Amino acid sequence: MNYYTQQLARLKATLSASDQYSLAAQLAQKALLKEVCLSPKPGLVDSINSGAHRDMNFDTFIRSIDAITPYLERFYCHGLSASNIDESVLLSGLRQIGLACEQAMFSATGHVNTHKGGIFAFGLLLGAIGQLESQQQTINCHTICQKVAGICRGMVDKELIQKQTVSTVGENLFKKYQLTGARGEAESGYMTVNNIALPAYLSMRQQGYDEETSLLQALLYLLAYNNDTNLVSRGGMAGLQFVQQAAKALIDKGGMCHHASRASLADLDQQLIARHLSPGGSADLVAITWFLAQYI
Ligand SMILES: CC(C)(COP(=O)(O)OP(=O)(O)OC[C@H]1O[C@@H](n2cnc3c(N)ncnc32)[C@H](O[C@H]2O[C@H](COP(=O)(O)OP(=O)(O)OP(=O)(O)O)[C@@H](O)[C@H]2O)[C@@H]1O)[C@@H](O)C(=O)NCCC(=O)NCCS
Ligand SMILES: Nc1ncnc2[nH]cnc12
Repeated sequence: MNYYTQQLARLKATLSASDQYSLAAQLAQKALLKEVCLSPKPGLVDSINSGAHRDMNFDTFIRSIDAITPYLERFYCHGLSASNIDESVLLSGLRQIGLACEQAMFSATGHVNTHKGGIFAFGLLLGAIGQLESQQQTINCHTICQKVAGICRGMVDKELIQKQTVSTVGENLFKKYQLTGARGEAESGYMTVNNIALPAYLSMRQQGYDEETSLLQALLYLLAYNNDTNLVSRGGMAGLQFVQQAAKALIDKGGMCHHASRASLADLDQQLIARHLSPGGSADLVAITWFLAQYI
């Protein structure tokens, strides 16, 4: 067992024993783990380096996932208890759990934002699965995303378009560039994942590529097409355009099917680090891609 595998096994052993959790919560924890372990990810924390981050590393993410895991089960159970609750009311209950989860994350990471967007996304996905189960509905990728869209219906209008004050990165970027970020993606029912990342991942799997290469292909497509507010908050629209154009150029050369693909990703990693660019939103969507692939 090489050092990296030993390191991962040691860190995984510190994670909360997840055997008492629902399958959905265990899959969500696994999705977060698979995302941070996926390497090489341009600009992002992975098993090789910390990308464009000076305030967090691989261990920070493992500690964050360990802190978040109990709340994944709470999101699911909240949905399970909400069979007769309107979807809009479900959101406020999930948000209360989400805010507590954010605090647990910040306590575990020394107040570094590792998974704020990931907590938002998996809070919605797990709450959706719980409510579908309580209503004895079919549970698959389509019904989960449809339920999330229902829970978030009107969120962009209420929390971005109608909002007069600006208190977060996302709200500021909406005012400046009309980017809807994590809220828009959720209210769309994870359209970028369903229309771009998941097809890219599944196509690679169907061609016989391994899971890691297929997830890197999904990441490449997300870098090319996702309007990641993290990139804009760090490098403006020029930063987002730089990453999207670079990713599209790699896709045009065959993406992860090209024999030099990993070397090209490592080179792009160095370019993003030099520019202090980190596509954190796309990292979250990779985790969501793997998670939803379990429900195809
Ligand atoms: C609803 C919120 C997500 C609102 O947060 P905000 O108003 O800030 O909205 P966004 O900017 O739109 O998104 C926040 C995070 O979502 C991720 N994200 C960004 N773009 C997208 C996208 N197009 N699709 C999906 N997800 C997206 C991203 O999160 C990841 O990156 C963060 C780490 O990167 P980093 O650069 O380090 O971030 P910072 O520390 O902020 O920058 P530096 O200081 O280091 O330079 C990490 O969060 C990843 O998850 C965006 O950051 C939500 O926050 C909210 O309102 N919460 C309240 C309670 C709640 O709803 N909880 C959940 C229960 S349902
Ligand atoms: N691996 C990662 N590196 C940096 N930001 C992230 N946000 C979510 N996953 C991330």
